[in-house]
Amino acid sequence: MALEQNPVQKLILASGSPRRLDLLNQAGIEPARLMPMDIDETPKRAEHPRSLARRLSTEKAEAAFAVVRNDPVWRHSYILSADTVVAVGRRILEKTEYTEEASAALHLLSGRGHWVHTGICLVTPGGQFRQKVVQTKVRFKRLSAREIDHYIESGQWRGKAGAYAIQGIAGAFVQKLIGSYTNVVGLPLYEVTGLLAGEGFDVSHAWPEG
Ligand SMILES: Cc1cn([C@H]2C[C@H](O)[C@@H](COP(=O)(O)OP(=O)(O)OP(=O)(O)O)O2)c(=O)[nH]c1=O
Repeated sequence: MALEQNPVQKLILASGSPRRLDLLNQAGIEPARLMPMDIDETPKRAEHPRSLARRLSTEKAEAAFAVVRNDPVWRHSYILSADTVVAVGRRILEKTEYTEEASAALHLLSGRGHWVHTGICLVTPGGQFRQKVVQTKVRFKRLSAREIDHYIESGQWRGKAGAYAIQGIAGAFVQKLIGSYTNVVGLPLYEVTGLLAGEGFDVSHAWPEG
């Protein structure tokens, strides 16, 4: 078994998201290596948001696995990846760098519920892929045009699915949340630690003090 050949468990986080690293650290897990994977994140025609989150998280893990699979130091590592998709019904609100798109997304989210789907993919030391999609329902209060303008000025929406970050100012927009909060930020910790533990990764020693 891979773990017997390589008793030191190593986790590769196949992500460039500082939020995902923070969340893992919050659970006491230090990845041994960060591998941001640059994949095409364009949704397919009529692709369901949940399917998109599953597909993209898997593609990120596959891309990282392809890099390390023949590397004697890293080939038996665990690899974790994730992808967060925000959707109103079937309409996907993609990450944007443009203020007009961000403003349109916030107008759409205002006063209604939406879903946040985060796909997580874990590659085991034996090269098996384990996947899960976690869904959280979030409802925003009605946002005034002024609130949206202020939020756009803050820049906190840049590079975030749905054009908002719940861990910042937008936390105050949330009237109701059903499900996992960390899932919205980008990595559902209950499910991630459960998946890791289920595949033999020792998370028991990981809990930080405080
Ligand atoms: C909804 C929401 C998303 N986000 C972030 C999490 C993700 O970083 C980002 C969604 O984009 P992703 O494509 O899931 O991730 P990424 O490109 O930032 O990072 P990587 O693919 O390298 O792992 O939006 C928040 O930080 N807060 C939120 O409230």
